[in-house]
Amino acid sequence: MSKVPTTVITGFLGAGKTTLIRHLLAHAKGRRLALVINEFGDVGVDGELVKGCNDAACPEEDIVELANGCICCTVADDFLPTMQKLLDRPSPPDHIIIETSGLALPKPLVKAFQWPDIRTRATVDGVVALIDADAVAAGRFATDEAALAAARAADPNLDHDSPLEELFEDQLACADMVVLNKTDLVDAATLARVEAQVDAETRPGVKIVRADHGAVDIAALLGITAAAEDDLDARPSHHEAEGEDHDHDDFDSFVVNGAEAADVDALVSRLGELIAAHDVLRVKGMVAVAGKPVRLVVQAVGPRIQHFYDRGWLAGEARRTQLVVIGQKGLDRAAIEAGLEGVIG
Ligand SMILES: Nc1nc2c(ncn2[C@@H]2O[C@H](COP(=O)(O)OP(=O)(O)OP(=O)(O)O)[C@@H](O)[C@H]2O)c(=O)[nH]1
Repeated sequence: MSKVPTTVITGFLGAGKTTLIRHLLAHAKGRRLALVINEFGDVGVDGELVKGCNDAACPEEDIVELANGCICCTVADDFLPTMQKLLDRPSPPDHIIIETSGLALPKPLVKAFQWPDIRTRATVDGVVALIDADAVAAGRFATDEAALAAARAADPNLDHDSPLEELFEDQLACADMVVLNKTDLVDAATLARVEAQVDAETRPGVKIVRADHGAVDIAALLGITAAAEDDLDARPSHHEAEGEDHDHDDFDSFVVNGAEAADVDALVSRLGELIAAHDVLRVKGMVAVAGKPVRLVVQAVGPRIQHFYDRGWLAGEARRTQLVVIGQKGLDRAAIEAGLEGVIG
């Protein structure tokens, strides 16, 4: 019996994983894909966006959402049963795509493919790491040496560098292929610099592909045949070296609930102020706009905010606003909620 190839898509918050998956679905060329989508926040925004594609390559029953935490920490409880269910189907999918949360470490997931019941039926075709070229260029994953020195002075037991940098390095070290995304946001010289930085963190021979909005040839992305579960030792991780399970305790996430936004421009401008003031890493969610029959999707990656109307509110669906906010530990939830109160009702 042939094993079902599985691609693990990793990459920091907002790097473009969902965008790449939407591209894959649109260019599946007859393959039947199943998606496992994992999100850190409590609200399944990515699943909603992918389902919005209505794509024949991936009907809704082939999309499994694992919200509320990182699958790398709940492998036995959530991920393995999900894989078993997909593989037990009378006609299993041609290929399984796993979108990990932006804070997930890919290695524990790949390790799950060594479990006897999975190992005989599925293989990790490849781990693909998405990189936001613009965020790397802005220094988001570089260690702020002054801040690190201050943190170490306050806590001499502090044993790791910036959690963002560690995730960046761990995700790259596990990759079989890197997609250097958001090339539209940086100039050629910056892109070359970022590529060199990324290349320094990857294992020898790992290919780096440049992309704009995740537009990568599906033939290059699927069919790497890496069998990553067989060479885990070649994929070093800070977290194992330090004897820690994960870094999620370094991040905070919460959902801001609201009714309707009266004025979209006011909401976007307030979000921009709050993101800058509190160094928010990621905001995403759906907004009900007063007088509009369609829902507004809001996405922010660092200072960049995008918003668009995706579909009409369905009959029986609550018109409400839900925004997931993610930042580093110590995020001032009360201040952010208070700041949004006036603009999302
Ligand atoms: N300019 C530009 N924006 C992009 C590109 N790729 C994705 N985006 C935008 O970046 C934002 C985040 O993209 P997603 O695909 O949701 O990122 P993600 O990695 O799935 O995010 P998380 O699941 O929260 O970690 C969205 O607003 C996208 O439209 C790109 O190549 N260029």
